[in-house]
Amino acid sequence: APVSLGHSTRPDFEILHQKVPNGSKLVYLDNAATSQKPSAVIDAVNNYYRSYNSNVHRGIHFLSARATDEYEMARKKVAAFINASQSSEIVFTRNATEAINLVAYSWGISNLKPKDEIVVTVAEHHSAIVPWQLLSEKTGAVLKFVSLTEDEVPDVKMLQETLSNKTKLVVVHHVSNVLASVLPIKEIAKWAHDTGARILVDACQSVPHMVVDVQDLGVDFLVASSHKMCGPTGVGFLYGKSEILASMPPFLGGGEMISDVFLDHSTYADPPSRFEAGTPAIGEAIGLGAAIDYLSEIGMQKIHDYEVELGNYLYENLRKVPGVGIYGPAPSQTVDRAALCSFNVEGLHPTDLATFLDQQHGVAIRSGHHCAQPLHRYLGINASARASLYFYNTKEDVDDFIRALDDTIGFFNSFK
Ligand SMILES: Cc1ncc(COP(=O)(O)O)c(CNc2co[nH]c2=O)c1O
Repeated sequence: APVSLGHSTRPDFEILHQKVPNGSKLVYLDNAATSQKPSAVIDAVNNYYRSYNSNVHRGIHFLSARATDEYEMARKKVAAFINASQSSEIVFTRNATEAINLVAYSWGISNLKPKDEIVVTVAEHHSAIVPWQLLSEKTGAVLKFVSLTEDEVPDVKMLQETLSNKTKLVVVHHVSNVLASVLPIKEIAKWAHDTGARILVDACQSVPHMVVDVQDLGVDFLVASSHKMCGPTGVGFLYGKSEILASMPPFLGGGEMISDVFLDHSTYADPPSRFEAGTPAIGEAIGLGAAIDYLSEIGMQKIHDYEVELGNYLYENLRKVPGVGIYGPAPSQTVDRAALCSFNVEGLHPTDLATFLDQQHGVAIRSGHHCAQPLHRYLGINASARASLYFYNTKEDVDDFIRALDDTIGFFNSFK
């Protein structure tokens, strides 16, 4: 049988080959929270600190020139990875959350006025809701929420009907970190533009898992995080159309983002520097560049195809476990369901479930609200368990998870 992508890539992830305290082998199924890092990424970060660590952009010596070249090369790699038209459309941030806040506090404050509408879905991550609540308090703009359909996916028809000449911004996820649903971004972007609105896409759960082409999608802003795509924590990025970024005032003030500083005013650098105040996460950005090299070597279409198949294998096996209810659309109800399942087991709290899976079986899943409390309330639940896969997972991982889940349910039922 052909070697699966999961098996062929696992040797690159030393962390996956360990046993947990009770002696079980680790089964890592929490990739929607953060991915693991291949040796090539770890080596790239180590090599930076070991061989050419230096501050970037204004140093006039060999190390600084090398560090600057590698940092800017990382930016070019991100731009090419999402098919941005130029690397200056990529702003490095700490993470996706900061990238969304950058748009809120720069574009938002200078473009939104009372009664303007920001259209958001109930399924958004807190980082795509709270910044706009804070901005609403400052500008008087109002949030309009789009509900789910009976298939537990965002109601795209309702979204289209919610748009009006009062809509100034649409903020939506590409892939839900809870429902595993995939939104038709290209269509939504066209509808937004037809009403004169801008669109920001939270691509945290899509950029690591599929081909994302910002020019084809037609988005104005798109955000993602390095740590979900085999890169280090501490760095993420905002993509913004160059003409929009050029119109935006700075987000944070300090070094790097200026052109000239006087006592009574300053002039600012062009994007992306305008939005990168202070010393950036140089080593981490270089690590993100190495992650993009690694993912590109495998191929995002190959990763996506493998994950759709493995995700459906997870869904179909999990669905058969007595008492399990999975949230979001079934594979038959959606195109390319993401490789994650949020679920609950009747009579069992997800945290008890996740704790037993971890301590008895070495299976790492997540439990809680996954930074989507409005979505959980909408679904009528406080919390859920979530198993989320990446390309280095295998069918054996899924089989181990299902066996452990059966045992866990049996254990708790024995007390009833
Ligand atoms: C859809 C989505 N948007 C935004 C974020 C925020 O990313 P950050 O700025 O890098 O933190 C996450 C992280 N999601 C999760 C983090 O932990 N469990 C999760 O599901 C996410 O899944």
